[in-house]
Formats: sequence, C-alpha cells, structure tokens
Amino acid sequence: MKIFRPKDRGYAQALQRLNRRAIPDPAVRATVEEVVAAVATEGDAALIRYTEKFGGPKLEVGQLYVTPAEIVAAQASIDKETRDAIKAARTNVRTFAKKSLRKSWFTKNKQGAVVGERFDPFPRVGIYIPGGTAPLVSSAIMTCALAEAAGVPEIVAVTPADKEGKVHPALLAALAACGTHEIYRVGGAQAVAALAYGTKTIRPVQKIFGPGNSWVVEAKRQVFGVAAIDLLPGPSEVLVIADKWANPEWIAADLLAQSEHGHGSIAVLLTDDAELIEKVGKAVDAQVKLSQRPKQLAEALAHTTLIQTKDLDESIRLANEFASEHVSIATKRPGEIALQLNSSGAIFMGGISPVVGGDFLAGPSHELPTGGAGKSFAGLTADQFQRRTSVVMFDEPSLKASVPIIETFSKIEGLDAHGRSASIRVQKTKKAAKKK
Ligand SMILES: NC(=O)c1ccc[n+]([C@@H]2O[C@H](COP(=O)([O-])OP(=O)(O)OC[C@H]3O[C@@H](n4cnc5c(N)ncnc54)[C@H](O)[C@@H]3O)[C@@H](O)[C@H]2O)c1
Ligand SMILES: [Zn+2]
Repeated sequence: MKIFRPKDRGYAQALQRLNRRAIPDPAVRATVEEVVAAVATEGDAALIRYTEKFGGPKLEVGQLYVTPAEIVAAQASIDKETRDAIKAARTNVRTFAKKSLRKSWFTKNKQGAVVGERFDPFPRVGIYIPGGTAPLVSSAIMTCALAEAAGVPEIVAVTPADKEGKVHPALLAALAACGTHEIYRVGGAQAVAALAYGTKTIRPVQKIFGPGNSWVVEAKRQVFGVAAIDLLPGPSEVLVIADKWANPEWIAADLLAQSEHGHGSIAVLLTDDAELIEKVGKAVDAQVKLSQRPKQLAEALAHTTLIQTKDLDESIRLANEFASEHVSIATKRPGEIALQLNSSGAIFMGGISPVVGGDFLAGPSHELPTGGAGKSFAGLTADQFQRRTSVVMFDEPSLKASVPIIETFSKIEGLDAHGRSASIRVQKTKKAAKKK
C-alpha cells in the first residue's frame, strides 16, 4: 500500500500515473500472439498444449466438451442456498437486461422511403467465464443471463478447469440456469482464440464476451475483427472518492474486496481529508488479517494507493483520468459528484452502497471495462448481444422524389453509375406506364 500526500516526494508523479490508457503489457502481448497463432493453425492440439503449459489440467480432446450428464450431476450436487442465490441474481440481471434490449423500428424519411433498424440476436456467441483463481459463478450470470434475455440461440461458454479437470459444480449450475447451450472446459487466451477461429471441437462464434485476466483480455483485443468483441474487461479495480464524513472501515473493506482478485487488480482512494487516509490505512492493515486469500491480496495491495487531494474537484478530475471499473462515492452528496464522472464502469452512490452489491446481485452486468478502457468503452449490456441491420425500402413516388438529390451526389463525387442506378428505375417505370 502506498500513501501520497501533497508534501510527499513523488506526489506529482503519483497523480500523473493515474492518467491511464488501455495499453497492453508487451510480454502479455507477445505470449498471446503466439497462443492465438497456434490455435488458429493447429486447433484442438494447441488448446490442449497451452492449457497444460499455463498450469491447467492435462486433457484429452474428447474431454473439452462438458457433457449434459456432468451438468445434471452438478445441478444435483449444489445445495438449496446456492440454487436460491443463483436464482435471485439471475432474476435481477435478467430484469435489468430486458430494459437494455433494443427494439426494431421503422419510419418514413422526408422523401417517403421506409427506413428502419432491425435488431436480432447474434446466432452464436462465445462467453468467457473466468476460473483461474476463483470459480466466478457470478460472472456466468452477469454475462449468460444477458445473452439469454436477448434470445441468442447458441450460447457457448468456455471456462478453465482445475488441475483435476473439474469445473466447479455451482458454475456449471449457474451456466445451465442462464440457458447456456454448450460448455467447454478450457480457459486463457487459447480459449478465446478457439472461439474466434474455431477448432474441430469448438465451432467459431460471431462475437466474444466475458471478463478475464490480462491474457484473456489481450486475446480478445487481438482477435477483434475475426470476431466481434464486447469490451476489455480485465483485472478488477476500485476507486473510492471520499470526504471527511466517510466510514474508513467500509472504504477499507471495498478496497480489499476488489484486491483479493489478485494479479493486476488495483484499488485507489482519493480524499481531501488527511485523517481519513490514516484511518483507512489502519483499517486495511487490520482487515487484511481476516483474509483467506493472503497471496492474492498481497499482489494487489502492492498497487493500492491512498491519495490526499486538494479538494473534491481534484478527486473528480483524477477519477476521470484513472477511469476505474468501479467507483464508490463515499461523500455527503454523491449525486453531485456522480454527474461529473465520465469514464467510470459502474458508480456506487453513497458509502452505504457496497461494490460487491453490484458484483453479485443488483442488476447491471458486473462485466466492466478496466485498465483505463473505461474512457472508450462502457460495461456489458444486453443489446450488445443484438446485431443491428439497417433496412431501406423505396416505392415509386419516394424514389422519384429522391432521384434529383441522388444525381446531385453522383455528380459531385464523379460516380455517374451511382446516379444512373437510381434514375434507370424511374425511367423504366415511366416507359412501362406508357406501354400500358
Ligand atoms: N472487469 C470485469 O468485468 C471482471 C469481472 C469479473 C472478473 N474479472 C477479473 O477476471 C480475472 C480472472 O482471472 P483468473 O486468473 O482468476 O482467471 P481467468 O480464467 O481469467 O484466467 C485463467 C487462465 O489464464 C491463463 N494463464 C494464467 N497464467 C498465465 C500465464 N503466465 N501466461 C499465459 N496464460 C496464463 C491460463 O490459461 C488460465 O486458465 C480477475 O483478474 C478478475 O479481477 C473482471
Ligand atoms: Zn470483484
């Protein structure tokens, strides 16, 4: 944990470092390039090889697909509490998702042609569910329930298995509850490459969704174009904006909650109150002792930064530069601050709103942009599972009214065949009318 106060050495640099862009790490980039190229050319063999190389199980090709029998067994093995929690989260996420969906619409333009937009679910999507250091059951719901709400007919999930080749039963049950059609036990960059290029076992998808660690996110970035991708949702992070009224114990708890994801996670506190920084620092030290993931916490805590700002305005400016996945506003009047934030993935209003409420249950997808990507991307919404098509339909009167303007454009652009392709239709219909 690092603390920076205005008088400290390196204070200006610490503030500057907050101004991030989503630029991939060169080492991660190189590894992923190798993995993606291998999967694209060798298919399943590369999937198996890299899964083992990066600490996963030694699998046979035939084991990649999770069979219906395994899913049924998983569903039977989870307790009622787990089942109810999955159901409660799915209900909220699905209800929220339905509101984000776009509806097809049609209208007439000035010349009378019918124009509109049609929204259909992508026929086949791939969803990455992280599982390297924790089985992210909630991520299954926060992605697949949206695909289900959008009516995607083929929802394909990939998720890494443990050393024994097992996927956590609650994760399988959650995927099944959210209408997933195919599940493959493979993770990392290799799984993303398989979804994009396809292998003998995994047919390619049109669009790839889902959060993951740095390698997973970089793979999504690299396969962009082969498939569509949703956003760049990497290692979790939180930024807290607080004033002197905030509760230091609650802030410390929020910082540690996202930090326990481990490698790559970052937590930041911005406050204009010097005393609060002291108290939060102490509370973090005390709460770390309660953790069951000391290794992951230690990795992330090295990047945890508590910064004393001049005033709330400076906190807001820095928060916008940092573009955090989660922003918690623990101040007396959170509404005023929220309105000035323009790069946050999700905003949690008031100290009483824990970030984990959004992680597990509230309704919006917890799949959110990280690493500074929030400046350009928003979090996952159900309409990202819809593919948009524009539709145009002329009739004779609307085409006649349009031809002069079309001909003007074809003259300006020097593309005479363009103009003729419209006027020929009106002339032809004139001749046809004369014949009658
Ligand atoms: N931004 C969001 O919306 C969001 C939501 C949920 C989770 N997350 C993040 O997802 C991440 C999940 O990470 P995870 O690691 O637990 O699981 P993961 O499933 O994303 O990654 C595990 C895989 O990474 C690969 N890998 C591991 N070490 C590697 C190496 N050295 N080189 C190449 N590949 C390697 C392996 O193939 C492994 O199967 C966390 O960072 C968490 O914060 C983000
Ligand atoms: Zn989290």
